Amino acid sequence: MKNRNFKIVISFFCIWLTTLLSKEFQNISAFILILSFGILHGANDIVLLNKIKNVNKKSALLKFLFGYISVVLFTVMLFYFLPEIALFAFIIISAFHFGEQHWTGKFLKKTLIVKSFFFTYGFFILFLLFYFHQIEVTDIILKITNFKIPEEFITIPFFISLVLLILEGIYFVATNSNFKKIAILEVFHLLVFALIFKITGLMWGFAIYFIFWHSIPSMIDQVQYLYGSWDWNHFFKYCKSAFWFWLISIFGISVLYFIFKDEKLFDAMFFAFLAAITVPHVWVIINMFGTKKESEN
Ligand SMILES: CC1=C(/C=C/C(C)=C/C=C/C(C)=C/C=O)C(C)(C)CCC1
Repeated sequence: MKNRNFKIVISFFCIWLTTLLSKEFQNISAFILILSFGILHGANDIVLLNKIKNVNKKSALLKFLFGYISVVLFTVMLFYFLPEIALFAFIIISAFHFGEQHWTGKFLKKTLIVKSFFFTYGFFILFLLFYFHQIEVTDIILKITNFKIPEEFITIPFFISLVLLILEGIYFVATNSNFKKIAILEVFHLLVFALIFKITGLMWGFAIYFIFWHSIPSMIDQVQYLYGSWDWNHFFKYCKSAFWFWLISIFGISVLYFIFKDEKLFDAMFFAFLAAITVPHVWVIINMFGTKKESEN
């Protein structure tokens, strides 16, 4: 089955599942998916970095590792000391990352307008989710930043990104024949996301998008980049090399859970943790896409 069909079939399966699952069960399923595939898709960053920079020396690898850990620690400190700025930066970086993953391979060249489209698309997806779960999102943001954002902080960016997305979409339909061919399908995807986000709980909706539309396609790209092609053997190799990093992340999250579970702060801490491991990951993936030859796109 083609990757694209898989994503649509699994999305409708999840929509059907949502009608059967209680909110608690949705949350548990979301955490299981995020902790397995979600974390796994970012757990091979060092291996990717090694291939991107094409170094085999241990000292160079240690240098990368040091840089990587510094970025993680910097993000943690930023969340601790300046949480508003950290969260704002996390949303901006994530928006670009989601958009880049979704659209890469569908554009020949990454011009400025294409990059701004990646950003608008990812931003719109995030705010579509937030729009349907304003109370919960506001609550988590309050726990992270100690600041209660007014409703407009969600609705205004949502509508602005919607308008920008439509304008940029019209521009590409008019100027890019490849884009024109897939435009209707992409609008259909957006309607599927809107349906998912509307009927699911916040975490479950986020997990469906994050896992099936982002993490799994990203892992397929990474396996192809690392081993030349996608097959199950290559995928097992990928899982094997990601294992230790994945385990350390799970250990970190478990520690957070035991510290914060009684204070109802866990959701907030969970996203701060996700941010800490996401920031270097986004940088690695931008580099990975950057070193892929244009003909591969
Ligand atoms: C869903 C959600 C949030 C944002 C999460 C983001 C932006 C996640 C990005 C993850 C990435 C990019 C992972 C790596 O690939 C907030 C604002 C914390 C509020 C509560 C709900």
